[in-house]
Amino acid sequence: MAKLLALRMRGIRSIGDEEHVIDFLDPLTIIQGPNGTGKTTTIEALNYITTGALPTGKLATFIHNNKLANKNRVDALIQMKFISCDGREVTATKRMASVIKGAKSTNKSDEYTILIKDKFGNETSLSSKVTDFNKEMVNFLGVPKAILDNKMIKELETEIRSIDAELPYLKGYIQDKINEKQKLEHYLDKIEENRKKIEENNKSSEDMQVQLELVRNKLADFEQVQIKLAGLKPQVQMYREQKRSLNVPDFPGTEDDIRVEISKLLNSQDFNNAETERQTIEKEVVKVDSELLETSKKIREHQNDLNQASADDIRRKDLVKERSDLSKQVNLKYGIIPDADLNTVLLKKKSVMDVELVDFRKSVQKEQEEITNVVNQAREIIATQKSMETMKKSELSRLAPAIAKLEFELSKAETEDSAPAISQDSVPLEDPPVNFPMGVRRKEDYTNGYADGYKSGYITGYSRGYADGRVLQMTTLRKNLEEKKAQKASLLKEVEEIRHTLPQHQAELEENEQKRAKLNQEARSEEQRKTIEINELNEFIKQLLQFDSKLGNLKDNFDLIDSLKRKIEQLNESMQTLQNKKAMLERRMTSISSKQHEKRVLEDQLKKMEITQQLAVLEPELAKISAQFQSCEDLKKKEQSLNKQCLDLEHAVHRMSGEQGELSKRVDEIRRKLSEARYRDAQKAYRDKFIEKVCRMKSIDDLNKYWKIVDDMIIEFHRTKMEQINYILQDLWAKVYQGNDIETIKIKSEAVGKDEKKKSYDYSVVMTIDQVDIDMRDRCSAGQKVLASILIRIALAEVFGGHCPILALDEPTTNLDSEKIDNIAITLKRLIAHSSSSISSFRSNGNSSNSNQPNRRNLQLIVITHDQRLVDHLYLACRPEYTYGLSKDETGVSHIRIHQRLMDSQALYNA
Ligand SMILES: Nc1ncnc2c1ncn2[C@@H]1O[C@H](COP(=O)(O)OP(=O)(O)OP(=O)(O)O)[C@@H](O)[C@H]1O
Repeated sequence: MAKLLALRMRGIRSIGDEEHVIDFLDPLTIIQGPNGTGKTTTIEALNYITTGALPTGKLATFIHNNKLANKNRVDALIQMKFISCDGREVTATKRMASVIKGAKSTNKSDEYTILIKDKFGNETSLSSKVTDFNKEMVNFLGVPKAILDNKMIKELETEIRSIDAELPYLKGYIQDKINEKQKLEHYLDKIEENRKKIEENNKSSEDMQVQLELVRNKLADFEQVQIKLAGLKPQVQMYREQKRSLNVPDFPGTEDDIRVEISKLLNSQDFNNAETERQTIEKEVVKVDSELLETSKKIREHQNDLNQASADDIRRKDLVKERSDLSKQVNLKYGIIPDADLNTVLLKKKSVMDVELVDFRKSVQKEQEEITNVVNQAREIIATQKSMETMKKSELSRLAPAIAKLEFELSKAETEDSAPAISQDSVPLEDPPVNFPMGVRRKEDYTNGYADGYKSGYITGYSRGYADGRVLQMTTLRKNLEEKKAQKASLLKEVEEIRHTLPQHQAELEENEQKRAKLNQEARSEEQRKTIEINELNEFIKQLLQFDSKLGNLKDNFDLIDSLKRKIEQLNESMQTLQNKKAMLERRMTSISSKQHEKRVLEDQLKKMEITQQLAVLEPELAKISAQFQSCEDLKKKEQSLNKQCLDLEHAVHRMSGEQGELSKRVDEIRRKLSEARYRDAQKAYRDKFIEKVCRMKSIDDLNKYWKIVDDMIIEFHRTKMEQINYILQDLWAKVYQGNDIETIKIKSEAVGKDEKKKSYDYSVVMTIDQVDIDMRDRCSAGQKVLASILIRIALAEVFGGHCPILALDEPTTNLDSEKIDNIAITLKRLIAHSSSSISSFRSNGNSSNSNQPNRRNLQLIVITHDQRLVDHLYLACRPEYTYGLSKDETGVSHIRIHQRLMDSQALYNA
């Protein structure tokens, strides 16, 4: 059984440098103290060292405040010594520190340690660096671990998931490997196939080369045939065309007959005479033709000249008409008599107009200058008057305050009748007193009047002098005022005059400016008009001169036209004569040409006969050679085809060789890929993983079965424990609660959530009234609530304490009335008294055969309270060797003292 021995604390909450050491008593330790002295701190320290749970606010607020300690570093310590559930002495130590550096504060925990001493005094230590401190503490205290989670199954499921994620990859590798192998086989087949094809192609290529050689040899023999054919073909063609062009019937005789006929004809007299005449006529015709040509050429030339002359004449007439129209227009415009020399008249008129324009400009300039002078003078006058007015006004504005000031001084002087009191000592002789009236302060007044009186050094003298001075001063002021007023009147008059005359001058100025503007406008438009007229006249003169120059170039050519027309007529007549002559000669030629025709026909027939004979020889030869040439053509075609086939085979071989290279590369690549570990070992890896997965799944099945059993056991365990708790609760309530309203209380549990693997329960505390269970929440008093919670804690500790029968109660009597405090005290007393025996013995109707009864235990109780009544009860009941008393000093630091007597602890509250 675990048992607490001591707790040592420093630097926690209100505990400062002075260590709090609590040596726990068995069975009861009482820690007593008023509010805020550190009672809960003790419970929190116990909780932290045993479970690692920190109160809200974390480490920062748990460690004693640096400001309160007035230190930049506060070191905190919690150390608990206890007997572990297996009987060893264990000392657990946790050290923390709060450090302030500048404005920054840091809190840190040092390494936690556990020192274990076995019954032989051998010591071993554990550090939080190598072990889970909290887990170890729970083990040492023997508190059973409440929850068996399904972490293992989860881990297995996670592993299966990761295997499941891996398997497709491995499968992929296997599939890849199969595919790659298939590809490899395919490429190897292809390489073999190509190799065979290349061999076949090479063989075919060699055969074809042999055939090609044969064909080429034959073609070399045919070259002569080709040359012959090339010569014969055009010759035969030529003969055929000649024969076709000889459009004469075949001669009905032999070649010699035709020759005899021709010779007969050539030797006849008629043929010779006709021939001579024909030659003469031919010469005549040539001559006439040349004359005709010459004449027609001349006609064309004359006709061209005539056309040009006619066009010039038309142009000249048009110009004459245009000039005459222009002259009429000009005559009409300027009133010139029709027969006058227009150019001369216009030039004269132009020079007159030029002079007029110059004169006009001069006169306008003069007028402008005159009126500009008038305007400028008017402006000067106005400017002078305006500046005069401004000057006068400023003089007037200066006069106004001077007059006002004089008027003020005068009225002031008139109202002052006696001299101001003055002591001789206080007034300097040289200067007039500053507080004297204005007039007297002037230098001349001072010397002339007032100074005489004053200088006498007597007050009477001063008064007389002052009176004289005042008279003089007032006279001077009046005179000055009159002068200023007269000056003002004169200035006002002058300003008025200026105001009167200024508008007249301005009106005159405006009138003259308008006149000047009008004059400028008129002069501009007049000058424009004159300029336009002169320009117009210039234009006329220019046009007339242009007409004259054009007409000067186009002379009257009537005679030329007439003579050309006559020449053309004569030449036409000569043409006609020549054509008649030529017609006559042609008619004569026709009459003598029959003999010639006869001779020509005979000659053509002879020629046709000769050509026919030639063709009779050549055409069969051509046919023969052509036939030979045809077979040569076939050979050429064959050569071409063989050449092409050879080339195709060569290309195919090249292409396949290239393909072979590419295929070899792919084969190498696939072999390299297949030699990679992931492909090489893919099947094995897949098999291993698959086996792993199956094993894991089997494990999950087993674990699920195990889980089910454990879960059922937990449910059973839970049910049993709840029954035990409720049994104890019922018993405790009956003993402690004195009222007769609530019969008993119990904890009700209900399973929530549908997840079988995450079973959880909702708990509620119910009270039984008239055999009916009612939820206690919000239906009971604060006292009933506190009582119920203490009893529940006792029951829970009783049932779940396991090998750790230690119960610490913090303020168990809060909100309880004195009667209930007494009852709680009695209950705790009984609990302690019977802790060494079976708990059933302190139940009123204990039934030792009940399966719900918990086991025997040695309860160690720690009661932390401020309640003196409870302390009194417990002290008297258990008579502990000592109690602990907590107090707090004026600096807010807690202190702990041991009290041997009850009175000492009572003194805590009187201090
Ligand atoms: N980090 C800290 N540093 C210094 N003092 C602190 C710190 N945290 C809390 N305290 C003070 O410690 C005192 C003890 O608090 P604790 O809760 O332990 O008192 P208590 O005796 O349980 O009071 P009560 O009976 O009122 O519950 C309080 O006065 C509180 O102000």
